[in-house]
Amino acid sequence: MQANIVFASLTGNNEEVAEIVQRQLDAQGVTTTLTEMSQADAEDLTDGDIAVIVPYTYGEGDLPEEGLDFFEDLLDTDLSGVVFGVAGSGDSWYGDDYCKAVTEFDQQLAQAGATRGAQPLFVDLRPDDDDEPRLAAFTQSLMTAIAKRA
Ligand SMILES: Cc1cc2nc3c(=O)[nH]c(=O)nc-3n(C[C@H](O)[C@H](O)[C@H](O)COP(=O)(O)O)c2cc1C
Repeated sequence: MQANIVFASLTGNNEEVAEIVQRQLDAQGVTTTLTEMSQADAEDLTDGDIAVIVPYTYGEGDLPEEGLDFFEDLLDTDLSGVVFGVAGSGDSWYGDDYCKAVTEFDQQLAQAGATRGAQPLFVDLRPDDDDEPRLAAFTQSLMTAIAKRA
């Protein structure tokens, strides 16, 4: 079982979220690859069973700028064999724009034909002790979806 985790992070919060998910998947015996979004290639996701995207939200509900190419390329990639989940940190102060990049990546991956294995998960700023079990449930949901697919 192989998982690609792609994150975008300016101040470290989403990198932490990505590392928590990586730890949790590793503990389930999944082989994981962690890639910063500006270095990621949408096509690489087709090599794995699971894709986890961890974006920050900027501006007013904007996607990470360094991830725009990656985001657009997803639609040109056949992700029909891939189970995905999107989790990310934003700031709830932004109201309707809270973690909008998470919602947008979730919709983009579904449109690219990937299978949603977990509901999009929002983390408010730096992940804390309460977020660990929420992320564990997210990871577990991905594992359940993979088991169903097999
Ligand atoms: C200029 C600016 C704009 C932001 N806009 C949003 C936003 O629209 N929605 C949101 O949820 N968070 C917004 N944030 C908050 C960041 O997404 C949040 O701090 C996040 O944890 C940063 O992740 P990082 O540490 O991985 O870079 C904004 C932050 C800054 C500095």
